[in-house]
Amino acid sequence: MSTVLQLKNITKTYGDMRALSGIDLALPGDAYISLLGPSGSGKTTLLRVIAGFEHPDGGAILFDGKRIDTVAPHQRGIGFVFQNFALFPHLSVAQNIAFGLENRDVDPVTDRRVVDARVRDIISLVGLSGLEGRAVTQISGGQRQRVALARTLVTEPRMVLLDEPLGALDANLRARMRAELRAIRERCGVTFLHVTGSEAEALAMGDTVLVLESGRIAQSADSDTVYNRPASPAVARFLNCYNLFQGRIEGGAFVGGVGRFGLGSAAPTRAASPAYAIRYDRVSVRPREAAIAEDEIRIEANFVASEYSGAAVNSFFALDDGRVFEVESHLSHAAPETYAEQGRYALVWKREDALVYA
Ligand SMILES: Nc1ncnc2c1ncn2[C@@H]1O[C@H](COP(=O)(O)OP(=O)(O)OP(=O)(O)O)[C@@H](O)[C@H]1O
Repeated sequence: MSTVLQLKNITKTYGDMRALSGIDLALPGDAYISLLGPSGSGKTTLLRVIAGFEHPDGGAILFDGKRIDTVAPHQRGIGFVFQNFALFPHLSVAQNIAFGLENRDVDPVTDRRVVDARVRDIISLVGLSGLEGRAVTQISGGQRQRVALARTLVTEPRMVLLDEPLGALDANLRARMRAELRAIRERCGVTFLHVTGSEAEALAMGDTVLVLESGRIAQSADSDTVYNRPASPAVARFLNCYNLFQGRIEGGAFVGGVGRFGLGSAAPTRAASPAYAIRYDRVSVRPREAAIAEDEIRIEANFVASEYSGAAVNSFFALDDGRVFEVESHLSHAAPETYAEQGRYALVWKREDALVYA
């Protein structure tokens, strides 16, 4: 797949705050890319640097192989969809979409028939047919999101940047719009770079997921790899589905505050400091006296509470050092277990299922 956008060693500081630290990236054409990171990790700054609203302190940005660092934002061929949609409230759906085409700096379209035809095509592409004449104040949040996207797509960008595009929508609509955005992107074949703070959204949407951490790319991989093999303890923590322990490697085992865990056959992943991660759904809860197999690890903890979330139940246990350990049981496997309040249980996982960083 050809590279549409390349960043080389991009750095951006605000005063003494380093928002971006030597970002190297190559984004493919015709792909959905999620950009995930905790609050303050630099996601919006990275998007604004690519769009040209901010100037990097150092590094190079190439679009279709050409340097665009000094090219004005509206001449970059890159569309931007804002979180709050930024629509004109006094204009209709069709007028909002036509605006970008009629008023763009490069090659504005003035022929009414051409504008109408393009607007009609794009309205059909984003699924807004029938609402052309409606005021944008009289349509739903999801429909406003589509108008914002259509207004960008009508200008035929080679790439679209979306800053938390689903953030203003309620949870139900957000889930439906995920599939919708992916389908629209596939129909138009343009690369989307979608910023989100939600790990579920990033994993569900991206062909590639970029994880940003303190202004650096901590991981760039497909969803499956990010979820199953987070590149660092920080990425694992941010995914919100791993129990993490700090400790040290000693004599073929990981030694942490709550025990000594024998290591599996895989070599540890390189990291700044040793850590041990076990995914919530890789752990089983057993009676305290139950035996374990030779390839299993076991710790004891007291049950605190369970939380039902539809397809799964998440149970919380207090470890002896006071920290919380989480277990996720998928209900497709079995009926939900009930545990005795403050009861002591064995939490068991396979040695091979743990991720070790050292
Ligand atoms: N205009 C600015 N002036 C000074 N500092 C800024 C400015 N914009 C961003 N920052 C700082 O740069 C860092 C990265 O900010 P950025 O908005 O890119 O993060 P983010 O990942 O998009 O966060 P969020 O998810 O909360 O929107 C933060 O520490 C932020 O406080």
